Amino acid sequence: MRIDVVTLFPDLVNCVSGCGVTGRAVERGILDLHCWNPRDYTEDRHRTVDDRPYGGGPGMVMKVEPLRRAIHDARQADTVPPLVVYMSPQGRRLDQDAVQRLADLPRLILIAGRYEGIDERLVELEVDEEWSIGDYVLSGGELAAMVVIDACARLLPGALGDEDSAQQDSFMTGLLDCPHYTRPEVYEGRGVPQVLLGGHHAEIERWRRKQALGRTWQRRPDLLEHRVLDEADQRLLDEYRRELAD
Ligand SMILES: NC(=O)c1ccc(NCc2ccccc2N2CCOCC2)nc1
Repeated sequence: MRIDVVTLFPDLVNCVSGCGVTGRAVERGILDLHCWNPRDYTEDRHRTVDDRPYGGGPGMVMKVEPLRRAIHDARQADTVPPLVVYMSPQGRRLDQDAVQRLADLPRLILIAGRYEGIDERLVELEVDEEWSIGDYVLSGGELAAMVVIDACARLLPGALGDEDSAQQDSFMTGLLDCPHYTRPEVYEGRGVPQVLLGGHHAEIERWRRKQALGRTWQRRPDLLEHRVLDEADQRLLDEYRRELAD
C-alpha cells in the first residue's frame, strides 16, 4: 500500500517509518510512505503557504496553490489512482470498519492541515473524503494522519507477526479486549486469574471471550446496541453479569 502525506511537517510524519509495526511495514516494503511539503511549492521569496482569512477573524488559512501543486505531484508520483483524504474535525468519525476499508485501497493521499484549516476551494477541487479521528481539536492534521497510517499498516498482510495478530483479532470482533497478564505471577499481593495458569486452552478462550463481552457491556454498551449476540455469547455475558452481582 502506498500512502502520500501532504504536510508542512514531514519530519513529524516520517517518525512512523522509524519504529514499531509501521517502521517494520515500511522496511519490509509492505507500506510505501512519502511526504510532500506545500512550502516546497511556493513561488514567493517568503515561501508563503498561508494568508489572512476573508471575512476577518483570528489566525490564518492555508492557501490553495501550494497545496494544489503538492497534491498534483503526489498524484503523479504513481500511476495508481489515489483516494484523497482530508483529516479534519469536520470529517466522519473513523472506526475500525473505516480503517479496514482504507487499508484495502492500493493508494491514499492524506492532507494534513495547519493554521485554522485550508481554503475550501482546495477541498472542493481535490478532496474525496474528509475523516476525523475523534471529536477534539489538534494543532494540525499530522497526528490524525499518523493514526490513520498506523491503523492501516497493522491490517496490511505481513505487517504483524503471528504474535500480534491475535491482538488484531480481538479488536476485529468489534468488542473491547480482555485483560492481559504476564510475570510475575503475584504483584503487590495481586495474582493472575487461575484459569490463565491452567493451560486449558478451551477454558482460557472461554474466559477471554467472557471478559471481552463483559467489559464491552460495562464500558461501551453502545458497541453492543446493534449487535445480536449468539446463544453462547449471551450465556457468557449473563454469567459475567451474575459474577459481578456476587
Ligand atoms: N479530530 C481530528 O481528526 C482532527 C484533525 C485535524 C485537526 N487539526 C488540523 C485541522 C484540520 C482541518 C481543519 C482545521 C484544523 N485545525 C487546525 C488547528 O486549529 C484547529 C483546527 N484537529 C483534529
